[in-house]
Amino acid sequence: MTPPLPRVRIAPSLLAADFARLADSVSRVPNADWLHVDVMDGHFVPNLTVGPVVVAALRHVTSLPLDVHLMVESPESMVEAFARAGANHLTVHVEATHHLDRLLRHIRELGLRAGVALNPGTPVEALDYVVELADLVLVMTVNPGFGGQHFIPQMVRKVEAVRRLLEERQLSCDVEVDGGVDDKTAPALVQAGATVLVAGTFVFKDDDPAGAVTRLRRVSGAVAGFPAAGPEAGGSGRAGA
Ligand SMILES: O=C(CO)[C@@H](O)[C@H](O)COP(=O)(O)O
Repeated sequence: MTPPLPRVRIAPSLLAADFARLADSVSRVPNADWLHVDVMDGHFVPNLTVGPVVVAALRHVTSLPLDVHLMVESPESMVEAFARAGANHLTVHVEATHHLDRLLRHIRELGLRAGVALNPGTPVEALDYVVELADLVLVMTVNPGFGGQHFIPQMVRKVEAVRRLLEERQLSCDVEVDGGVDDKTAPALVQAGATVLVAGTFVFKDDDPAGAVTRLRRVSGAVAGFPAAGPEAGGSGRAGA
């Protein structure tokens, strides 16, 4: 029997926060489930952001799970540093490594939840031989590199295909969506099978970030078949995160 769908979680993306006041931005979303941290290297994507030092600083100001999305070439060289810094989840792109199987196993061995991400142009078939090694699948709903872009509507179909794959294999993996997620785009994504909504602009460009998280939670909960639950307690590692 297919395991029950997990509740929908909201993960504000700090890319849209005020980088001069990151701790303050974190304190403005106490009702979030996870905090999403975008790591960009200027090679895999045409933008540069933060490294393990910033993740370690965030670790000191929050007990929320830190959901770290590595948009970097050869992420294998960095996973241990991010694990030491206090990341709870590490997501790597199928397009960024020659050794995806080994890398996902290594992330799990480090005691973290392993995520695998797909760029918009990458087919779901790329997951075929690795999905059993993943705790979450991240479907990029914009081309990675920048916040504030327009949601790509065809990605709803991709979320459906990922959900179908997980059901066929009877896997209880999270399906995370990232890019252009707001109260208009979220319902179709949740209906398609997304269980984690990453939202940057919608949350942090609002005068009331916590209110924006609540609105996303409300529209997600309104979609038939999904539990409209409140925020969970913070946690770490694979179990309970
Ligand atoms: O990974 C990325 C961008 O590459 C995202 O996490 C963005 O931060 C999402 O931002 P919005 O589209 O919600 O503004």
